[in-house]
Amino acid sequence: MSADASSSSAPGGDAAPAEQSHPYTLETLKAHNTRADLWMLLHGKVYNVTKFLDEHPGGDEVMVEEAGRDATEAFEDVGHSDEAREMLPKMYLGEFHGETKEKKVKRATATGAASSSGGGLTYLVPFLAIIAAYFGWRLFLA
Ligand code: HEM
Repeated sequence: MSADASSSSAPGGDAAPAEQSHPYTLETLKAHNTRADLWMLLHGKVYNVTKFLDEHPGGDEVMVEEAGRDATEAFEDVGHSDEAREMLPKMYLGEFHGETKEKKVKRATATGAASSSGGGLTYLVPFLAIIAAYFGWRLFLA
């Protein structure tokens, strides 16, 4: 451990304030995609995971693979624990400026909801089918 008088003693925090002045875009994300310097995009937020790579129980390989793109899906597919999520704020750099998978999904869901606004029919059709079947059956018995 070398003494670094100039650095603030934020735990594990090397979120350089100077970097906050420019937005975190896909380009900046892609510029930090190596083991030596790795940023990760999760839920629309950018994290500097470089120092965490060696500690990651899932290994560094999987994390490097997610570099330069939205890692949210991979992260959620694993079903990370609350402990894992609590580690994130320490590595937080800033909000991502650009299209994330989540935004796309939200938009798709919104469109889906709008197009099914005549959704009453979805329930009406099987309901009518059951009634028709019932009367058909009554006629059959008569
Ligand atoms: C900064 C982001 C991440 C953090 C803080 C993190 C943290 C952790 C932690 C604490 C565990 C232990 C189990 C748990 O508590 O859930 C874990 C396991 C795991 N992680 Fe991550 N993880 C991150 C990103 C990722 C990504 C992007 C992947 C990509 C697929 C990944 C894949 C895995 C896998 C496969 C395991 C299971 C390891 C095992 O049980 O053998 N992680 N992670």
